[in-house]
Amino acid sequence: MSPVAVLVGPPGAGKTTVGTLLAERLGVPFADSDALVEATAGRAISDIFLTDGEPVFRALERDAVAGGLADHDGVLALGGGAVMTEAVRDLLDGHPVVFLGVGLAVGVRRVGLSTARPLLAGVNPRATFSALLQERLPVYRSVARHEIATDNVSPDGVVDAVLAALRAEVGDGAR
Ligand SMILES: Nc1ncnc2c1ncn2[C@@H]1O[C@H](COP(=O)(O)OP(=O)(O)OP(=O)(O)O)[C@@H](O)[C@H]1O
Ligand SMILES: O=C(O)C1=C[C@@H](O)[C@@H](O)[C@H](O)C1
Ligand SMILES: [Mg+2]
Repeated sequence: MSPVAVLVGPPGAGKTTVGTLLAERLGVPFADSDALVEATAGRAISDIFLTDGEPVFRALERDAVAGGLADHDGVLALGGGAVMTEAVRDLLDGHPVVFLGVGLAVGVRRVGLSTARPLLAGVNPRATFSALLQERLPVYRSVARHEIATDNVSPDGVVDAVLAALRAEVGDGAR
């Protein structure tokens, strides 16, 4: 048992939106490490950040990713910062990881000023998002087999691109 696709990328890349559609198209279940953490902790992520701090959240996230990779047979979306944990990067080795990319302008527009994303809830979300992209882009690329740009592409269009990438991979493996 292991996921047919693991989606990584920054907040607003569409991991949850695209992951849900992709799972529907493939007829498999969808899971999201953010939702797994919230279900296990019985609390919202914003509350965990506020009350316990980011390191506690990252440890819960690592455990959720480990569980998802071991038990989940469908599409698994990771929280935007999960790949910054070394243990998560190690766990991803050998899995079909797809990086959904988004540029600064579109990313900021998509996430808006939602307080549901504690890392972006500061005074200057644009600067925070920019720094986050700069730090994380090489990390997303290092764990992913495929990179799909999502700016100006509909969620269904992104699903098409992910499926094409995964199918090309299967074809490559068969040669
Ligand atoms: N390809 C797309 N085109 C237009 N809007 C999109 C696209 N993908 C996602 N969105 C919109 O952007 C917002 C963020 O999407 P979503 O929650 O799926 O991102 P995420 O990658 O899961 O973010 P997070 O890391 O915070 O969980 C949602 O309002 C969603 O409808
Ligand atoms: O980019 C991040 O570090 C985060 C993204 C969200 O998916 C959540 O996992 C949390 O808000 C942290
Ligand atoms: Mg999400």
